[in-house]
Order: sequence, then C-alpha cells, then structure tokens
Amino acid sequence: MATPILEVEQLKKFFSVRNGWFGKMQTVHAVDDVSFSLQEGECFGLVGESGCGKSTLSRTLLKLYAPTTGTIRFNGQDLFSLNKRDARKNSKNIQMVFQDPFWSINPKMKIGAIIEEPLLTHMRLSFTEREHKVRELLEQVGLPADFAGRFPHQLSGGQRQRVGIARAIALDPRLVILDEPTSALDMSVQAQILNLLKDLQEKKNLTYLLVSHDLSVIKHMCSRLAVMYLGQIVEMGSTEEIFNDPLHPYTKLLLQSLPVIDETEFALTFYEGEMPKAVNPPPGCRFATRCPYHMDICQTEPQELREVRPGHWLRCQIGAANEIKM
Ligand SMILES: Nc1ncnc2c1ncn2[C@@H]1O[C@H](COP(=O)(O)OP(=O)(O)OP(=O)(O)O)[C@@H](O)[C@H]1O
Repeated sequence: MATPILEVEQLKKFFSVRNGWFGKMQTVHAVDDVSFSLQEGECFGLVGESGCGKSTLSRTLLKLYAPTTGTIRFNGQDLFSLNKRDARKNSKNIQMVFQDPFWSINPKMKIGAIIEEPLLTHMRLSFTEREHKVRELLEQVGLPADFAGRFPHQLSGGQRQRVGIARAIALDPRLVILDEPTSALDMSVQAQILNLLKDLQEKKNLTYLLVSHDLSVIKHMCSRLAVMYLGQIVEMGSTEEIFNDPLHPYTKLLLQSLPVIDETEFALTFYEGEMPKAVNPPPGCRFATRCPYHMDICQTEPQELREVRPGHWLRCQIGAANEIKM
C-alpha cells in the first residue's frame, strides 16, 4: 500500500480548565489516544456526538493547537517539527471548509477579495493573474464570475458555501478538512454541495477528512470512517462493513437511530443519559456508563483499539467477540 498522506499516531490533546471561578484546575481529555491514517484521494469520515472531540482534532491537524502528545505526519513529515519555511509551504497543503464559512470574515469584503485573500498571502501573482484565478475558482464551484463583485449577504447559504469551497481550494491543497460542510443548509442544497465536493475531489485528486454528526452524509461521501466517543475512536473501518455489520454497541445504536423513511436526518436521542464529561473520563470503557451491554469488567479495564478484522478496528472486547445480537 502507498505511504499515507496523513498519519495520526496516539494523538492526545488535553486542556487545563478551572472548575468554576474558585475551583481546582481540571484536565479535559478532548482528544485521547487517537490514531488513523488517510490514503491520498480518499474521503475519510469522522462521526460522533457533540463534544466527542471532532473539532479539537481538526484544529490540531490545522496546527491551531499543538498536541499534548503524539505525532501527526503529513506526507511523511512530522507537522510539528518542520522548520519555518517548510511549515509555511506545508500550510497550503491542508485547508478547511467550515460549516459557516463567513463567521470569521469581514462582511464588508466582496466575494472576489475573500477568495483572493489566500492567494495574496501565499502566492506571488500579478493583479491580472489573481483576477484570472478568482474567475477560474468561481467557475470551478459553479458560480458566475460576476459574483466576485457581490457581498456575502447578497448570496444564499449554498452560494456562500460554494465561496467557502473556492477559498479552500484556491491554493491547490492536498488535504481538505470538511467540518460539517452542509449541516447549515437546506436538504436540497446539501445534495448539490456534496456532489460539488465529490466532483472536485475526483478532478483534483483531493483527500478529504469529513467531520460530521450526520451518518447519511458520511455514507454518501466516504469510503472509510471512524466513530468517535468522548475523545477516542471506538470503531473504524470501511463504510460498507461498518454500516452492514457494526461491532461497537455505540455504532450500532447510532445506526439504529437512522430513520428508515427519511435517511437524511437522525437525532442522537436514542438512549438514556448524556455523554459523560471529558474531564476525568471513566477509567474503563468510556461508553460503559450508557452501554446496554456493559459487563463489570468494562467499567474498570481500559479498552485498546484493536484490528479485529482486516482494516476493521474496534475498542470493545464484547463487540470483538461479536456477542452482541441486537
Ligand atoms: N479550548 C478549549 N478549552 C477547554 N476545553 C475545550 C476546548 N475546546 C474544546 N474543549 C472541550 O473538549 C471536548 C471536545 O470538544 P470539541 O469541540 O472538540 O468536540 P466536538 O465533537 O467538535 O463538538 P461540537 O460538534 O459541539 O463542536 C469538550 O468537552 C469541550 O468542552
């Protein structure tokens, strides 16, 4: 198999927070021992409930956070030990599409200027070359070139997300992190944006890390996926195998919550209790407090992520023995 474009090994990202104004310092285990790798050109899904650590993981890949421990290698190189010049060069290679691309952008900027910004920062292009590139990018995401002169508030949600995608691909990245790219959009527009992303992936041989709480989006887009729970990957493998034969009780419950009539939406309200806090997580299996199948040993014995079938990884000894019949 070819060398992976991205290798994440035993990554941990902890935050120190004070418990209330006068309380003691506590450690939030936002990402705790996460390992996975991506092959060039694949779309890999990361799914899990709010608070499971998806955003922290994405931000660490973008180098917005430094890992507490563990390594991230991009194209064989450790992301956090690159010299300044290589780090700058490399930053072009990993880009992100946000849920709402305009939350951090000055609303007074025109669309052309928004797309042009990364070109100004990273490339030495003349005004005409930049103008040409902006026009080309708008066309690639299915927008007329004259949209360059409009303001964000003059665009629909779907059109704004197209601009967000144009900005993300402006520097010809190799890996794009898609952070809930369609969850703010209407259902019909969601499909158009997902198809555009698929199209661009094929044309540009992009690698995607698709972060979503929506299993139907993951199923539509990804060849492999990882399910996260409380900072850890609990199951990982091919989308086909996980959808047809999930082994972790949490994955099974997630999949059961997919409505049969309308496969486009699901709610994580299918079982009792909330996800425990990432502060002082339980010592054994983190899902044991909510798992309908837990045994005494699950509460105390830490679970390792093990390859139980070729390419299928699991952090659950009961599921590994395939004893769960639901
Ligand atoms: N900067 C921070 N300081 C302290 N705790 C944080 C910080 N960022 C995230 N956390 C905590 O880390 C845990 C994981 O949060 P994270 O935002 O990564 O989860 P998520 O799965 O992306 O959730 P969501 O989908 O709601 O964004 C949560 O308990 C969160 O409160």
